[in-house]
Amino acid sequence: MKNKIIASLKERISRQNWENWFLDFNIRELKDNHVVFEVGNFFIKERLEKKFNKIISKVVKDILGKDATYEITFKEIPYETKVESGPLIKKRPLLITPLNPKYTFENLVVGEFNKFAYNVFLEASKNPGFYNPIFLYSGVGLGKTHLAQALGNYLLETDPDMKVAYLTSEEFMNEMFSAIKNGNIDEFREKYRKKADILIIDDIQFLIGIKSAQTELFHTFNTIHEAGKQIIICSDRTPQELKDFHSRMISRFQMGLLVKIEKPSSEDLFKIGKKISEMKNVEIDDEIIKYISKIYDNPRLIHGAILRLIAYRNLYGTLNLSIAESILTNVSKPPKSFEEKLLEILSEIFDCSPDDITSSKRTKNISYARKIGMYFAVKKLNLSTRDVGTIFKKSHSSVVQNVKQVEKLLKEGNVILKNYLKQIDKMSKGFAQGESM
Ligand SMILES: Nc1ncnc2c1ncn2[C@@H]1O[C@H](COP(=O)(O)OP(=O)(O)OP(=O)(O)O)[C@@H](O)[C@H]1O
Repeated sequence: MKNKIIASLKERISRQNWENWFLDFNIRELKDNHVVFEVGNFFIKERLEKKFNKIISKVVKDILGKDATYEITFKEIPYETKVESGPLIKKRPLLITPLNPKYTFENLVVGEFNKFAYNVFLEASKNPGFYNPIFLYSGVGLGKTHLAQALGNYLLETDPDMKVAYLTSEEFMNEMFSAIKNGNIDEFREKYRKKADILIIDDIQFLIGIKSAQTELFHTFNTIHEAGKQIIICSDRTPQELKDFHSRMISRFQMGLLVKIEKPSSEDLFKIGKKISEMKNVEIDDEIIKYISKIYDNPRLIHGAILRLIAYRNLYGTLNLSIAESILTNVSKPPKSFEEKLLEILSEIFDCSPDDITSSKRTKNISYARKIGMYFAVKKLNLSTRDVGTIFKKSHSSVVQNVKQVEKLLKEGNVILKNYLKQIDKMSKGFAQGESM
């Protein structure tokens, strides 16, 4: 009977799906008219339940009768709690830590709004693990990533052998899923549980609703915490507001120090605007920065506004307060951001949507649009590869790689590519001469 159920499932599921999801799928128990399937891990169990419930249920009922039911269990992998050090680990490459070198304590404006957070992180930089975990939360764009990476940069500067693991919870999840798919979950676990000296997880709220990644993170958290190593969690809400997280996870977050960044005043925002332009090595008149700090109440928006102004000045060689005003505000129409415009131009030329370009789709025209757009933003608009990564929602290294590829093609004399770049240049000027840029 067991074989019949498996064979019937195999018949109804495409080969590709079978290979992706059903390779270690088997029947652990078949009692009366209830089947207990077993799979390799929690992630696969969740996927099967979501994606294949109808088919599995139908097969079970067809073979065992209409009242038949099923459940899927997974093999629990024993979690190690001992943190090893020693030759085996030393032989492996160090963790890659894609920290933004500009995110330092020196580049952080400190005011009433973030003084407490700043002092806690400064203390953590001298005495990692003293407050553990540190749960840093605030509204969007108020400097959590900057502060958390400043700690990472400081630790690396004082001890270059330090293994700082900084990643967003989304990156953690994606890496975990691909490790599961490629059969190297043990390596993934070793990387984060054993090799990291400090673990910084940004944007934890992304894991809401993703139980399998929460579970993995929970065990990672425990191992690192038990070893007395520093853990930093950044979030756009308090632990209690992380609805749907396992309660055991929420209580782990609460057992450390909760740190909040408040809203900066407009004087703070002015200083932040100055600091951001300093970090980008550009000079922008104080009156323009003052104007920006009046219309935006958040450093992330100030950062975006400065980016737009720099792009404008790089294209047209000029910038003053009235241009800045017309670029950043428009009475009749809400201004489109520079990023939106660039994506719009690309989508028009390459016949796709702006969302396609920032998605992970790899269709030929979309990849081409992305690649050329990145090159244009870096080379023609002089935006940093990190900022371009933000616009295209791609990692810094993927921007660098794409820009290199386009460079190579241009060197080889690719005329089509040259024409596309000309076209983007032309259209972006057209946009800029319109109501806003
Ligand atoms: N106090 C500050 N001093 C200098 N720059 C700041 C400060 N706060 C924020 N910024 C700058 O503002 C931008 C947004 O900050 P950051 O990305 O750290 O915010 P966040 O709170 O992590 O945002 P999110 O909630 O989207 O994750 C960055 O360019 C950062 O350098």
